Amino acid sequence: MKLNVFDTDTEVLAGLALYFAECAEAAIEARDQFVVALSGGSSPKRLHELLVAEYRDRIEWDKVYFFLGDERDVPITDAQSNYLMAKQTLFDPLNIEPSHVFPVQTNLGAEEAAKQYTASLIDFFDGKQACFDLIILGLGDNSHTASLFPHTTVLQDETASVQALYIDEVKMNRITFTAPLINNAHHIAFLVYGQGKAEAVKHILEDERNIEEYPAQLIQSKDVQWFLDQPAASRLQNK
Ligand SMILES: O=C(O)[C@H](O)[C@@H](O)[C@H](O)[C@H](O)COP(=O)(O)O
Repeated sequence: MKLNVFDTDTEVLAGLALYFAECAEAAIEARDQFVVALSGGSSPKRLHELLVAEYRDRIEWDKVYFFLGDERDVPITDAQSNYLMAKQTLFDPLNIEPSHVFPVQTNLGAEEAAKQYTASLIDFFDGKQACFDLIILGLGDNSHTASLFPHTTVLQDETASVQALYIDEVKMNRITFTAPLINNAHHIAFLVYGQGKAEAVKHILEDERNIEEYPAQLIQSKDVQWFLDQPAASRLQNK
């Protein structure tokens, strides 16, 4: 695990955009493709906008394939849709080929959508376990990541798959990658900025292991990078 702490959120976003480009270049060099799972929520919007503004000509976007690490059980035209946010801020501005984008088919209903997404991963990775080149994650102030919320059954799921579950905290169904699926990635990058996340960051990085309370502690892999601004890192003893 590597901490990248920057003075400001603008610098965090620039740091992660560069890391995204480096991961993309390495994957394309090695496998002629870059397979990334994007995070939902609001933080990634500015990252997407920066990639469009600064990396349009540096990354071979026609070799990039996009999945979503989690999705809300809403139509893909709904303002809460993670896919819609990525479409508006990244896919459309970069004219990404629709066949390179894999939205969660929430029109099928949450359970069926999760099954279908799991099947599309198996198909995309030729029957082998899904191994993303990069998975970008956010962190909720309650220490959730993707849609791995505190005290939910999906936290105990040891399958590398996509699951659907009702999340009482947000009063909606969510479709989410499980921790084992996330942890199988080559690279994982948390994008966390703002004072409001400081407590959660400390819980995840420095408190005793308690995955029911702090689900993002489940994310352990060969390369987990945290991109933080000073406010989000302000409760850490070791940074
Ligand atoms: O669907 C979602 O909401 C996300 O995947 C979720 O895990 C998000 O990353 C965190 O809740 C942080 O959200 P913000 O970036 O909006 O703070």
